[in-house]
Amino acid sequence: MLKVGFLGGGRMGHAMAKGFIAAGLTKGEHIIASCIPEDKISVESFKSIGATSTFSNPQVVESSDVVIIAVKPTVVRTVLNEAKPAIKDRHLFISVAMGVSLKQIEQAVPKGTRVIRAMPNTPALVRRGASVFVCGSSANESDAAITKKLFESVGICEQVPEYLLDAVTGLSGSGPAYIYVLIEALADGAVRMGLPRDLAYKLAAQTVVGAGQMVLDTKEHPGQLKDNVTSPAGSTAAGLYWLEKCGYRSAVIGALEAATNKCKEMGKSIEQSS
Ligand SMILES: NC(=O)C1=CN([C@@H]2O[C@H](COP(=O)(O)OP(=O)(O)OC[C@H]3O[C@@H](n4cnc5c(N)ncnc54)[C@H](O)[C@@H]3O)[C@@H](O)[C@H]2O)C=CC1
Ligand SMILES: O=C(O)[C@@H]1CCC=N1
Repeated sequence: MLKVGFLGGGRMGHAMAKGFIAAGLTKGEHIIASCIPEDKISVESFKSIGATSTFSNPQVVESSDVVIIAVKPTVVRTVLNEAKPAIKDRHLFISVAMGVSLKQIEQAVPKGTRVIRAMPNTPALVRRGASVFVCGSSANESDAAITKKLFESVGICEQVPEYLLDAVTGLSGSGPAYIYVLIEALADGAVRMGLPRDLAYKLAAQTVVGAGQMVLDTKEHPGQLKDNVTSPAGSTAAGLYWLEKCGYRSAVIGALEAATNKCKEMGKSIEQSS
């Protein structure tokens, strides 16, 4: 069974760990995650899946074959400095840190270390994640295959060139948050129109799941699927008119730009501080 270590056992680390276990790729007893001592939530979340927590980053590396870097971008270098003495040839490193480039990670680990940069999202927890990855200069085909297997076990996974990573972060990395806000807003609207809140959340969430599944399964253009719902002079047309009037599309497009730019800024600020 795969021994997986998480440098940073927070929300993203826990989502992946739980998904990998649910997919049968590993077991809790083969997973270890580090966190800071005051972070009781991370300790409890890994305990709940039968995994080990530690405050020692070298211990994570020593206990694992695949090491996933899942700390916040600004602490990646500190954590890798601590872990460095424990890194051996057998290790494959996968970084999910937003905005941190392969070059920046490769500079922080021993020369020749196999590194992959990935961008997953938290629905990995329920095996409905969307991930992409890019191989570093020393990563080989078998490393790419392991990474694909890991991320496909918790959703869909695509290999992409590195220049796309920031935009992917803005789309699928951050995207669940945009959708949660949409679900909340849909439910708020429905409650305003008289629906009980529990029913409103359930219907809103299933509507998002169903619409997404329609795009994936039918392969029809989203515009066509939208047209199929929109009867002449009907309720959907009235709702869509209001959304367009309020700048629905431009709000979403602008959010993608803001999130992508934030990733680029993060990469630059890490570069400048090194
Ligand atoms: N949350 C999300 O939806 C996604 C997050 N990511 C990336 O995953 C990374 C982690 O994000 P989250 O899980 O959301 O953050 P988080 O704050 O939930 O988790 C961070 C973890 O790092 C630990 N940590 C902090 N300093 C440490 C140190 N010096 N040594 C060892 N552990 C330390 C914390 O105790 C915590 O367990 C980030 O780089 C983020 O860009 C990527 C995709 C999606
Ligand atoms: O907001 C963040 O920084 C991370 C990256 C993608 C999702 N969460």
